[in-house]
Amino acid sequence: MITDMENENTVIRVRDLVKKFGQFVADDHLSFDVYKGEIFGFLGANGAGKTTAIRMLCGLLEPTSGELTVAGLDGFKQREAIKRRIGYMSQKFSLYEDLTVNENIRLFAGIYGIPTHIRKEKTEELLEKLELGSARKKLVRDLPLGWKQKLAFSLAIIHDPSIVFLDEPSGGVDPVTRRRFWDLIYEAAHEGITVFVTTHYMDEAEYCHRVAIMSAGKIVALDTPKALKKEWDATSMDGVFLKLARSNE
Ligand SMILES: Nc1ncnc2c1ncn2[C@@H]1O[C@H](COP(=O)(O)OP(=O)(O)OP(=O)(O)O)[C@@H](O)[C@H]1O
Repeated sequence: MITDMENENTVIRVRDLVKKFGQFVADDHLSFDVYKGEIFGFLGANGAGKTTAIRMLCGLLEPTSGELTVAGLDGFKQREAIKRRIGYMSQKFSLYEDLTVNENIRLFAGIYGIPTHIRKEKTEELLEKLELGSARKKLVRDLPLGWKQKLAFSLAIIHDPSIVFLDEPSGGVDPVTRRRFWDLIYEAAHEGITVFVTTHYMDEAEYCHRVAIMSAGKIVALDTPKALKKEWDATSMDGVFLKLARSNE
């Protein structure tokens, strides 16, 4: 019999994952799989438990109980190895505002252990791809938000990780800028990088291959946006979210 563990396309495997802070249960028996090259969205209102979950998946936070495998590594015992294997971008973009674009690229290439002899080539490649060549000497703090976002994402995957985790990556940017940012996400997924993204934005939810919707620490729905819309008789993910919220009141 083929088990989930033997499915070589499973890059994240979560079973009955729990995180408690004292007596408070932030994540309550989460179970799901994420597959190679998939864009998997985690949706939910403030405080639903998304950030806590993503921090466990990244090896940043030790789970209380359950099972967790990320890129073939154990989420309890191999957290340091997980951190090295993945890419991570948070709401705050993780860029150094007082350094130039070039300096940020060099810094991240160093942190992620890109060999010195290919750093220059990688830097040029990245500047060209992002059309940031003319801004290479600009301080990051002087860049428009959308550019910072694209740069932060590209730096989160500069070491070619198998998975990249994005924690509310488009906070504060408008829908058109978000759409452009998502072109980069699609490109990464197309190249085989698995993308795990948390978001409040329903337009972003529509862009995911599958989404899990969280409420009060639990996953209350998990499917493709298309299937969820059909199930909840809604024309948008906004509609699904509202109907789900009402049904859980
Ligand atoms: N270190 C902590 N100690 C105690 N409680 C915590 C801790 N971290 C998170 N929580 C609580 O766990 C719950 C889930 O928080 P979490 O940040 O995971 O939610 P979220 O869905 O990411 O929300 P947001 O979108 O606001 O970040 C919240 O009630 C929060 O107050």
